[in-house]
Amino acid sequence: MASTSLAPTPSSIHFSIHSALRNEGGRKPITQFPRISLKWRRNPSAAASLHGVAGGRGEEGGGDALNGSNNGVKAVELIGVSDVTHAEISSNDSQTLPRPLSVSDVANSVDGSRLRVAYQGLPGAYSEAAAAKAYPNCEAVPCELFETAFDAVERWLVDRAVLPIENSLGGSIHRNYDLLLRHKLHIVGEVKYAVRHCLLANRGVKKENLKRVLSHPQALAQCEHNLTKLGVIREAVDDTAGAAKFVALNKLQDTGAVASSLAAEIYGLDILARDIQDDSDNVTRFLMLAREPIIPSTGKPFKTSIVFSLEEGPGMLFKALAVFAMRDINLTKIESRPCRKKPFRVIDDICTIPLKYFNYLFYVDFEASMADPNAQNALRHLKEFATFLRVLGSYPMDVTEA
Ligand SMILES: O=C(O)C(=O)C[C@]1(C(=O)O)C=C[C@@H](O)C=C1
Repeated sequence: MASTSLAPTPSSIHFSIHSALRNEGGRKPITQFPRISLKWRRNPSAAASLHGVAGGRGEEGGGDALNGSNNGVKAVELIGVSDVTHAEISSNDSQTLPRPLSVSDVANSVDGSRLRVAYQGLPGAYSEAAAAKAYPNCEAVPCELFETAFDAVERWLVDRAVLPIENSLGGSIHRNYDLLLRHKLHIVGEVKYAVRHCLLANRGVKKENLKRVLSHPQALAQCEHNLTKLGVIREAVDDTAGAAKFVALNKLQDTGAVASSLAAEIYGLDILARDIQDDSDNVTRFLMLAREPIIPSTGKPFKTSIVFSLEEGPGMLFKALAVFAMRDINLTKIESRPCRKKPFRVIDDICTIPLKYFNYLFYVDFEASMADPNAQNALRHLKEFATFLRVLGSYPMDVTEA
């Protein structure tokens, strides 16, 4: 039996992962603002020079992605330089002064290079890989929570967020549905990522030694059958890579992690088994989020995501979905969530006691662009009887192989 120090309790896991990170001095996920904005600079000396100017950085951040090869560091270092007269500028200074944007800067930013993209989890998480797939050459910025990633975009600390919304085996990531509504970001794209889980453990540990396995709840759900066969206790943590790191840092001998092969490499764990998800075809769909919507077009396959609520009554949802069916618009997803702001509606009936109905929000994805008059008419029609309607984004469909 492992001693207590080798087998921390689940409640200590979250704290331990992050305090361990702090001690280690590695790339730390975003936790709170503005402290975090200084931590993900690639150039350590430039990062050090930024201490104390994080607030200003937040306001300046929007232009940074386009402002040279240092991922925005230059722009902040130069706060106050405008007071210097021309006579004081030496030839050395001219190398540090901001240079005008070139055509290639702007062109590169379009394909995603140098964008800072927030994801939830630690390096080695699937979300990091999805961010890289969505925005090749981006700087992926780890965040502790989904909410932190939303905040980071809203406060201009990063340019985009890439967050999971549903998985082919585990289903919807409800938290992100709720956050989409609570925040004002726009869906600007989607990316599908094939998730291949591995069973990881410290060197020398065998499958038979494992008494418990840590991972993200979605990952545990995706490996349900295989973990049951293994006969281990499952414990949920914030992300798969965090689970791997925790097992490694605590040198656990009776605990494994379900995570990616990249996480094994990063945290120095052995791979005891590959492809332990219950179906080899295990795909997670991620949303790409930005402060501004993209201008929808009709030239390529587009998807639109909306959220609405309806009056209580027979056939209301049928009526809502019919606005799409009658225009031959294909629905790809429907999800209902509790309406947290107003969870109930009370209907007074003179014959009986008042009835308390649950209030729902319906999230629907359909295959059409908002530039298409057919889709515009469908939403105009829906608005006639919906009590609330918001377009979350109209964006190109990911038609690539996951
Ligand atoms: O923990 C991770 O590695 C994540 O990226 C999170 C997450 C999720 O939230 O669904 C992403 C993809 C997989 O479906 C499993 C976990």
